[in-house]
Amino acid sequence: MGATVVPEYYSPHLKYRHRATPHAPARTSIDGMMTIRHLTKRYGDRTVVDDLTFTVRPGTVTGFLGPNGAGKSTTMRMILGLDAPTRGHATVGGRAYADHPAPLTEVGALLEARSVHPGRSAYDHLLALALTHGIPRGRVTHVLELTGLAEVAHRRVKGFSLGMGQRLGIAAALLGDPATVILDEPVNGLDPEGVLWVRTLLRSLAAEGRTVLVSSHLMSEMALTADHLVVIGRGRLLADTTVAAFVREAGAGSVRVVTPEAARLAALLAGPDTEVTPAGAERLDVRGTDARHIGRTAAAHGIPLFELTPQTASLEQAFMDLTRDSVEYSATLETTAVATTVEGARA
Ligand SMILES: Nc1ncnc2c1ncn2[C@@H]1O[C@H](COP(=O)(O)OP(=O)(O)OP(=O)(O)O)[C@@H](O)[C@H]1O
Repeated sequence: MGATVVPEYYSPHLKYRHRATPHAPARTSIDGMMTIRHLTKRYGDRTVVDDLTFTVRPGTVTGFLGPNGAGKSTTMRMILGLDAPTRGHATVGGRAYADHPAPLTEVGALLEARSVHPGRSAYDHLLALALTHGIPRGRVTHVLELTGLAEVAHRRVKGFSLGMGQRLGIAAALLGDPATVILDEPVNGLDPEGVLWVRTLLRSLAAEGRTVLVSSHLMSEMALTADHLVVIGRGRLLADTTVAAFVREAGAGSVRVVTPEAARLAALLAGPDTEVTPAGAERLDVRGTDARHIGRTAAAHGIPLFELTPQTASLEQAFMDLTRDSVEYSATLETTAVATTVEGARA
């Protein structure tokens, strides 16, 4: 007795693909698939979104990553019909956002700019939105509870902290019970508890079969939250890959071994599933097996080990390496070498 039942979606490693939970709400008419094709935006002679093509699938959280100024917000604004593309198009469920008869009930969005009347309460703000979009009043109470704002629902929004404002923005995005959710930097201004809450919420939305696109400039946070990653830099697609592939390519899962008998150990370990890369006279980087197996193999053959270290990759470092040429104002950083090739990456 007393065991805590943790919903499945608490695990960032579980993958949900096109699968609804038993508690999934009745979905709206569209499937929420988001299709971005050759999307391009120019301001004068500056191209800030450059021929972007990618797909965001239902039942997954897709992290939309890029350094400051990469074009994430502009892309999201074009998906939502707030900015007109210079070229290309974006559709949700096969239609442009503006062509949906009741967009708020099909696509919910949190954008960076807060557009809440400061003198209104959270409840009144959400109620006004609900009434103008034909959404039942009951949803207002529901989303206030869901976002932890029920107790402050009747306070004026102007007294809200940044974190409470973010929660209110997320409440508004979820008001219409949309199949697709687009959130621009939702963890901005949130404390660690709030960050965890957003992470759990996004996982649960995806587990319910919704399409979730969430922008961030924090790779490590996205690695815990997302299934899929779309990385852009200077408006261009740099990677369209799974989190698992990104983590793998970043070097996680390899083991560093230091031994005076590197060549002999390498020959013993190498196999169809195990890749052994010499890195100096006494050092090997081994992939495809674990430290336990390497240690046992070495012991069985009397090979001394000076070091046996599973590598936990620095995801932020891999992300910075990937986007280095795209950073608007880059500082000179002393960096350590990590693998940066990302499946699906483009030059
Ligand atoms: N209305 C505009 N007119 C001119 N340039 C613009 C306009 N809106 C955005 N930009 C420029 O487009 C580029 C992309 O901006 P955007 O806000 O989309 O990037 P972002 O990836 O969301 O960045 P951040 O993480 O800093 O929010 C930036 O260099 C920005 O200055």
